[in-house]
Amino acid sequence: MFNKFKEKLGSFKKALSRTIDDKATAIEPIVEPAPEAEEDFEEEIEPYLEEKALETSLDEENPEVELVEIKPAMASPETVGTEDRKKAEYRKKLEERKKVAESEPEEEKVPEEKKSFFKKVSKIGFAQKAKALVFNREVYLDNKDLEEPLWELEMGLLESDLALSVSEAIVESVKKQLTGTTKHIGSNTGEIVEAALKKAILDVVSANTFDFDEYVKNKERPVHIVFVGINGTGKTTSIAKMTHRLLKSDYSVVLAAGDTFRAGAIDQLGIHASRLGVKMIKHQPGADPAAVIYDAVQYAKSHKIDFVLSDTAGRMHTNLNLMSQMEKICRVSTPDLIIFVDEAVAGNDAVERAAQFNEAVPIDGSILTKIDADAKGGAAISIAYITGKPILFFGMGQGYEDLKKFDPEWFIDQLFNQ
Ligand SMILES: Nc1nc2c(ncn2[C@@H]2O[C@H](COP(=O)(O)OP(=O)(O)OP(=O)(O)O)[C@@H](O)[C@H]2O)c(=O)[nH]1
Repeated sequence: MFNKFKEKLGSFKKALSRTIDDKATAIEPIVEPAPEAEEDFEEEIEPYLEEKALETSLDEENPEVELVEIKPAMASPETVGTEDRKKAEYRKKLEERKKVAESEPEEEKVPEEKKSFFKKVSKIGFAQKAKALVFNREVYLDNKDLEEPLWELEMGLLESDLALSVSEAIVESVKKQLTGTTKHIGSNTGEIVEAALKKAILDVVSANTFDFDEYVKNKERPVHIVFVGINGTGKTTSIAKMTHRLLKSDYSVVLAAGDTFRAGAIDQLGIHASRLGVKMIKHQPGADPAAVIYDAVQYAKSHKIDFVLSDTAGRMHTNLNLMSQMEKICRVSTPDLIIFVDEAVAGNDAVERAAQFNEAVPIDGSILTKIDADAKGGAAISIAYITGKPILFFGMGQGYEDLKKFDPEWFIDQLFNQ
């Protein structure tokens, strides 16, 4: 699921992380002691500890000698020159001191207890600092830094079939989040890039959220839902899945075989009805779908059925006759919800169709089917933003259980988990 889209997001994350790593500078930290780091640095700092002990004794005797701090490799470039100069001065003084020390009697050298005291203090300070510098960095990014990676991101989004305006909105949001302020970053640079991407996509997909269960709970009975869309995208299967879901919540359901146009459509819905154990209202093939649906609603009223789910014939949004027939069905049967069904694998085409169906009826929300087979994610991200109507459910397979109520957070997790 969404594999190609994940690849695109991954390469943007990598590219921008490189830019950030190049520009990041270490900041002076305050950290907890890190005992495990001490071990790692023990060997490395041994010569330095000897020097530090000697330096301190030198310093005690010559208070005007500046104490020099040796910083790990990640020190910022501006401080490196000064540091080197300081180190050179220090070493010169140290050499002089060593010469003096060698010529002095044994008992005047630095006592062992003093050495070991300084050894301990120096070791903790160095280890802490090295660890903390790796985890404490900050970065300031300007528009120029993001120009190239953001251009690549936009190309990646378009290749993943996101609508242009949606791609632009995501890119703009990432840019806004990452530029113009100093960001604190830890060792994992990818985290700030991922957080910005997640927020940008989350804002787009949760633009029009709608809780189906809450909505239907308090609606007057029967709740009437009409399913519309083009051929073969999964309308009938989605009706069967929703019936199963409603039955599980102890609601009663009647189906209306409103696709009187395609040979076999009535039988197909009939098979689901008998498998699920619900009544289906049907007329002859070729009959007026509005009349079938009307009958189903009357049946539900007289039998106190909670839900009427009405199938309709698949129609191309470009077929004006069939589109006006659909308008009539929806006008006459006054549904509570008109749900547009399309397959996620159709990408941008599904989004365009949704927009056109929305203009004709208008729709209340969408079900995107075949998410299980969708590598790109473009339709799933764009459809709510473009139509201004929420995604209600995802079809995730061919079984009755494979209907997932749309949850923006869950969706974002699917895009970013490996
Ligand atoms: N993988 C997968 N297949 C699905 C999903 N939903 C539906 N299908 C399959 O898509 C095909 C078409 O589904 P239908 O429910 O017949 O589509 P329809 O929109 O009713 O088709 P028409 O009646 O021709 O308008 C069937 O083979 C379904 O099993 C889904 O979420 N995932």
